[in-house]
Amino acid sequence: MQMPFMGTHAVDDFLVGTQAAVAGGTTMIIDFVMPTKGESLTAAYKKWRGWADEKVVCDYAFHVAVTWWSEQVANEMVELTKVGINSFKTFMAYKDVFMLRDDDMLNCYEHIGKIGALAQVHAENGDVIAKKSAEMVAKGITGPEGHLLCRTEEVEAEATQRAIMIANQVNCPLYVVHVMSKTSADVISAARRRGCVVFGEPIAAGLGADGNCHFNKCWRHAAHHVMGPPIRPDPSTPGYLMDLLASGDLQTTGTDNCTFNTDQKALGKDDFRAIPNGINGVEDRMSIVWDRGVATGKLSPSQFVAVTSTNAAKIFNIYPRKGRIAVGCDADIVVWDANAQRTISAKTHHQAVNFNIFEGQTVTGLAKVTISRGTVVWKDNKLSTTRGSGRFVETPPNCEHVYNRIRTRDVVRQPKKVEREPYTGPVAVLEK
Ligand SMILES: NC(=O)NCCC(=O)O
Ligand SMILES: [Zn+2]
Repeated sequence: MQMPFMGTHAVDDFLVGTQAAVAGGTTMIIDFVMPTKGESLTAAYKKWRGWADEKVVCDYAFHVAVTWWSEQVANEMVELTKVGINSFKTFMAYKDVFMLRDDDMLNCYEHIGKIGALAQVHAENGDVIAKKSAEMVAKGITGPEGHLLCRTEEVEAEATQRAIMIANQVNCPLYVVHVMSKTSADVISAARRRGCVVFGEPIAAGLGADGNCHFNKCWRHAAHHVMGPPIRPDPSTPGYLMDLLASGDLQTTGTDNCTFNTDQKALGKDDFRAIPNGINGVEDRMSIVWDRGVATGKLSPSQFVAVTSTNAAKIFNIYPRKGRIAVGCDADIVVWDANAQRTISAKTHHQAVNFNIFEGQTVTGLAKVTISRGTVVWKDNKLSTTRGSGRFVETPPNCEHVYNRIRTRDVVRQPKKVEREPYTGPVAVLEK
């Protein structure tokens, strides 16, 4: 929320963004801090805390992005784990801006494994995107369809596979954010079957929106669907991702909520590369997951709770304080009306953005009451929030749920030297 990005700022700030979240039945958000290359991670974290603390109307936590690599960054990551950051997002795209190269990712993930945190990855091949998007523009394809056309599924899947390989090489747990394609989801499933400690998070956009909108004749409509990795045009994608949530191959549902108004999207009116990437989702995620998951018979209501709440609480090490209703846990509770319907529209949503990627969809399942730490913040279609009432929730490192297999592997997977007699025969002389 509020994130400075691609020369502008996301329009949902921490007040409006968290109000929209609770209106949709979300009781806690995890947003990410985005330092620029060369910027102190700690300074960025403090800046984001300053923006969030005075505005949030529900509890929140942060991931911090690692957009450059140095000893200073490594030291700051250690400091950040002490103030409640246990997840660090890395980018394989946004070449020259946020992207890390493989050697930096390797060092970063090795460090993350040592400090007991969780690596997150935005998985797209940034070199391919840079080349292909330039080619696209040279061919005269300057509209939003170019954004999709230079990011085929394999561009996402290759990066997903590479990130998993890099994390596995240094025994670091990995969380793939915004899994948008069937191909990428398959890569994650296959890796989990091989024993890799990897988690996958599809988002509301990938579960409920249509990537064919990139080809819409209306530039505004198309541009408002631009995000990375792109919403896929294959109509079987949403159902497939939902099936993998049901089977446990994918674990959580997020939003990557990062919204820009039309005038901001229009920064790229003549060149899709300048369209700020990002879509809505924070208000509609719960209804989209219920509508596409439970109402279709793909998910049970208990699985809905798991993929929208409990699994994330476990992975980010805040369970059972969050993600569970029991004595001693925070009273973050949603009373869910399984049969109620609503038609999603930018005209009625609580977000600041002037477009909604789910516009016109009538979804089944919505929050009747949302309770944030014991206080009713949403009831019968009315907000009753207090600015700044949300608290920062520390996410501690060394999460048992994530690290139990990792720590055993640290010990049992140490390579062993073969003891043998030295070779005493002739040795060829190197040619000059
Ligand atoms: N996903 C997206 O398009 N915008 C938010 C920033 C990012 O994660 O790329
Ligand atoms: Zn991302």
